[in-house]
Amino acid sequence: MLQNDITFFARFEPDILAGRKTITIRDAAESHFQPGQRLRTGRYEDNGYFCTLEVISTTPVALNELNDEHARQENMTLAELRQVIAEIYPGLDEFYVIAFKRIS
Ligand SMILES: CC(=O)Nc1ccn([C@H]2C[C@H](O)[C@@H](CO)O2)c(=O)n1
Repeated sequence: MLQNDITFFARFEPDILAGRKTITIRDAAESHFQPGQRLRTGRYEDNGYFCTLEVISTTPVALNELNDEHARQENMTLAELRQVIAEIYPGLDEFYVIAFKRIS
């Protein structure tokens, strides 16, 4: 079976498929994605493939630089986004914004 290149928690799948979520904010371990790269994208929970994303950009961002535009692109409020990041990456301050578009 083909491996996925990136995974998302299953609860975000509908927003990605609908184009409501166009970025993800990840730590250094997932900072290697390059513009133009096509990513097989799956669910974290079962690794099931659900779409292919094309990377638009990968940009460093500090936790205290997150703003309403990031939240809009995540289809969340800024408070929700900060809460999600605190739960996934407790204590971390340096992140990467991976902007993407769904191509299939
Ligand atoms: C394994 C792992 O870290 N998986 C992740 C990490 C982040 N996300 C989503 C959650 C938010 O929408 C942004 C912010 O990090 O990215 C995810 O779905 N799965």
